[in-house]
Amino acid sequence: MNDETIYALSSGGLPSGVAVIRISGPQTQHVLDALCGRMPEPRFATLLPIRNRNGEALDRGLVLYFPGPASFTGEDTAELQIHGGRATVRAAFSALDAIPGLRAAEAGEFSRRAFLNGKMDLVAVEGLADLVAADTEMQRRLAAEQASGGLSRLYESWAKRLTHARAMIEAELDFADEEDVPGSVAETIWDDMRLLHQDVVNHISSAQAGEIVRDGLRVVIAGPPNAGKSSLINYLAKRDVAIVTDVPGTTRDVLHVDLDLYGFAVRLYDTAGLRDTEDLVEREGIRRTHLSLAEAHLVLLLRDRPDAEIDSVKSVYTGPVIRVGTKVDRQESAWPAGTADVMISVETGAGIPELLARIGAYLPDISAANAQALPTRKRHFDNLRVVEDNLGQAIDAAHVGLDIRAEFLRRAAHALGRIAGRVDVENLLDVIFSEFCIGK
Ligand SMILES: Nc1nc2c(ncn2[C@@H]2O[C@H](COP(=O)(O)OP(=O)(O)OP(=O)(O)O)[C@@H](O)[C@H]2O)c(=O)[nH]1
Ligand SMILES: [K+]
Ligand SMILES: [Mg+2]
Repeated sequence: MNDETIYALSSGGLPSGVAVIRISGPQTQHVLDALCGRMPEPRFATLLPIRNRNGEALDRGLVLYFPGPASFTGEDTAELQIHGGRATVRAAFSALDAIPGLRAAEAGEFSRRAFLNGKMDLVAVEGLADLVAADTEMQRRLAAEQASGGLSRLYESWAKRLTHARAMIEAELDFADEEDVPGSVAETIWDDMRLLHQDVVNHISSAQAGEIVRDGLRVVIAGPPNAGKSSLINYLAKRDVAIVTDVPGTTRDVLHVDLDLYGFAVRLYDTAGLRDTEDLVEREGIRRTHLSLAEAHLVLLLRDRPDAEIDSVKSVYTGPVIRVGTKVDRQESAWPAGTADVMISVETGAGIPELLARIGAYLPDISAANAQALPTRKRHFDNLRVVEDNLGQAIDAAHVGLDIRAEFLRRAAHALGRIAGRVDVENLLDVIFSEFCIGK
């Protein structure tokens, strides 16, 4: 348990209708006594005056008290819901500062205490960070599932199966010399370990879907100069994010906008037009285009005439491509069959709904049951690969001693424990909790 009591503004920017100040730590009762003159009934909102240290009321507000361990952090916590004026909040802060043993919280410190007090494992903590940051409906759904422990429960059930298997092996190793122990108790576990291995493999294969939901589908607009790339990003962003001129080679920096498409985050990149050029700045732009292409999930390959050169994209990018014919308002004749997947115009809006629907086809299908719990971070993915690898080795190593197979299972369990934050994650904690805002 922490002996410092912390406080922070947990609601958003000021001014606001209501500001929520959260307090957590052993001094919480004392703080409420000092500020409000009495303790509210636990978990009931009570309208009370908030006083400074001279006893002057600085505001009235709803006060809530959550005695630990049945609180978010597991410690005694309180919430003051006061008026969200800057001066009011400042006055409340100085009243809190005046109480010895109290200090302002650091980013993520409430969640960190919740983790350290066993209220949430690390996966749930990450889900909570994602939930606070969620912009789209699908980000919200995935994060809510993770924050409420969906993914944690899955990993816990796997950990249990591993523990059981290891216990059976230990028993066999310990009692191997005793004549009346039946031959291979441990043999019975390998069927389940094979099933578990398959579960892990399936789960890993959904990692890209999880990553796309959380971080967005990366869609790069590429093509020759003047194809209309910047015009398209402006049209879809509904604002002038990129410079558009009729000069070929206008765009040099890669810039991006975030779109919400069917509830999914899509990050759309505008890039420098691809061509051979002596211009130093434009060449740097093209180098950056290549870097974005290497990271793309999907490329929109734009051109304003069917015979324009687009092969240079294929030399750096081999993923899915939607071929887009542009400026259809200006085209005098139809393009030869098979030269474009969709024809658009940003002047008339023609073809845009079809283009969006085609992009939508590359969004993950998380309507299915597997949407329950997807790995969302590289950290999960990396550890899952270790689980999978060691589990596979344990299963395959039938020809070696049981003690060696047990060691592979121990390593698999260890990697699983790292995901939940149960084993050696000290160095990770600062990274994870710094993602939070103050007050969470
Ligand atoms: N009529 C018509 N003109 C368009 C359309 N889209 C783009 N243009 C024009 O085409 C020219 C080039 O457009 P940009 O969006 O700058 O093309 P870009 O591909 O970004 O060009 P670079 O950045 O130089 O590679 C501009 O004059 C645009 O106004 C369209 O749908 N219809
Ligand atoms: K241009
Ligand atoms: Mg451009």
